[in-house]
Amino acid sequence: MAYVGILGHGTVGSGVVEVLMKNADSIQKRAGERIVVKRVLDLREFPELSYSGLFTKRFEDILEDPEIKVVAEMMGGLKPAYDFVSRAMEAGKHVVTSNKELVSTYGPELTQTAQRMGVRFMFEASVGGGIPIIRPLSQCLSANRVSEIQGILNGTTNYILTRMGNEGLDYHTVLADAQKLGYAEKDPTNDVEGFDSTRKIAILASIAFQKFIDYRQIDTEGITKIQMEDIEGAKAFGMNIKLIGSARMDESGEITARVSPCLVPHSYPLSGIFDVFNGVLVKGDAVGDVMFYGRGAGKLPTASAVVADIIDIVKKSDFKAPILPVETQDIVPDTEAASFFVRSAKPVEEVTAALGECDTAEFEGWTAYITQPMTEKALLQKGEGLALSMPIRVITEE
Ligand SMILES: NC(=O)C1=CN([C@@H]2O[C@H](COP(=O)(O)OP(=O)(O)OC[C@H]3O[C@@H](n4cnc5c(N)ncnc54)[C@H](OP(=O)(O)O)[C@@H]3O)[C@@H](O)[C@H]2O)C=CC1
Ligand SMILES: N[C@@H](CC=O)C(=O)O
Repeated sequence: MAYVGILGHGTVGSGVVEVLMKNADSIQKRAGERIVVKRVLDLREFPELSYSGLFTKRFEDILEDPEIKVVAEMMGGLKPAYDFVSRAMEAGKHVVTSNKELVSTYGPELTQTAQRMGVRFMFEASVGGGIPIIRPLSQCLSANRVSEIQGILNGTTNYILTRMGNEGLDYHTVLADAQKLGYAEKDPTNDVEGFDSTRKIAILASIAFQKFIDYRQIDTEGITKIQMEDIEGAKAFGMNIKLIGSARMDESGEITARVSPCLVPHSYPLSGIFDVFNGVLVKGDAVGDVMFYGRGAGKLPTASAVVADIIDIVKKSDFKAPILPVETQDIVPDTEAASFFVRSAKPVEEVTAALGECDTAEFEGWTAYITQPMTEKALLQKGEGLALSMPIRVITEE
């Protein structure tokens, strides 16, 4: 028997218990041992559950249990998750987590603690929900020099943009649905303002570029300023609006990264990703472009990734846990020119006289524009006095 301690019985934690119990036989075949949930830590009680007797409010009941060899953390946040995870590894227990805040903040230190203690620190579920991405990036693509990663990395915002676009629903209604479905973070500000995507692109970039990227350095813009007119305007140009996280390493080793809403053409690989689905596009020098796609949030998809990490640990496969490098690298500002989408109610002649040649789509009382490539700073200078809407970057196919 391999005993597991669960920290946090919310959306993901309850999904992990459900998958471990429901698929116990097939999991046993894969892991070579029966995996049994021994204790569940949560602030609440769940008397209605068949396993209500496993609940505890004392972390020490898990920490001090010598039979529990694997701890799965799904509480979220840094406090007390960082303390519990560190102490579990110091006590010789393996740790699996879905907590991207923890991984993006303390990942290198926790990786080192794991290496020092001869245990594993695994975090497949911290990016892309149920999509296998950490493992493929660390292992299967390790022969490549990765030049760029682009992704739709947040299920909540992709769900919101999809339903706003398809059903014309307002932002607040759809956000409330995303919360009911268990997609959103406890504080959805992290989703809608882009910070959740920022943490995820920082984790992916750190693995791909083997330099730790501090997510706090990444320029981040979420979806809260997106208006229905932006979505309609994008459609008129044959494009969708997506919240894209990207990180790039140039030939000289300089790294740029950003999270922002972007217009993507229908033919672009990330364009056809809707609803709670996420997609990650990795560009490697040997493999070319590789796409990863699947459900980016939700109870069972995320539990799928957590349980896979637990199985890997229990079967003691030769698989090496992903390494978050200790050496950090500052990112440099991204000054590359891009085309931008803007709206204005001013006469078209006035706008194009200031911004230069643009593609235009006229609506009643306003016009949508896609500019020629320029920096955002140049656009804002040229557009002074035109009452432009928030500029949205346009991704063009390379
Ligand atoms: N939801 C999703 O789709 C995904 C979530 N994640 C990540 O997984 C983690 C968990 O997310 P999710 O399940 O949605 O979050 P929830 O808020 O649904 O679950 C967290 C659970 O942990 C409990 N908890 C919090 N603090 C403590 C504590 N100090 N001691 C004991 N129990 C505690 C909470 O109790 P209470 O409710 O009483 O506070 C709650 O039951 C987060 O890091 C999230 O970012 C990753 C991928 C997808
Ligand atoms: N809130 C997150 C959950 C998964 O990481 C999201 O919506 O993607």
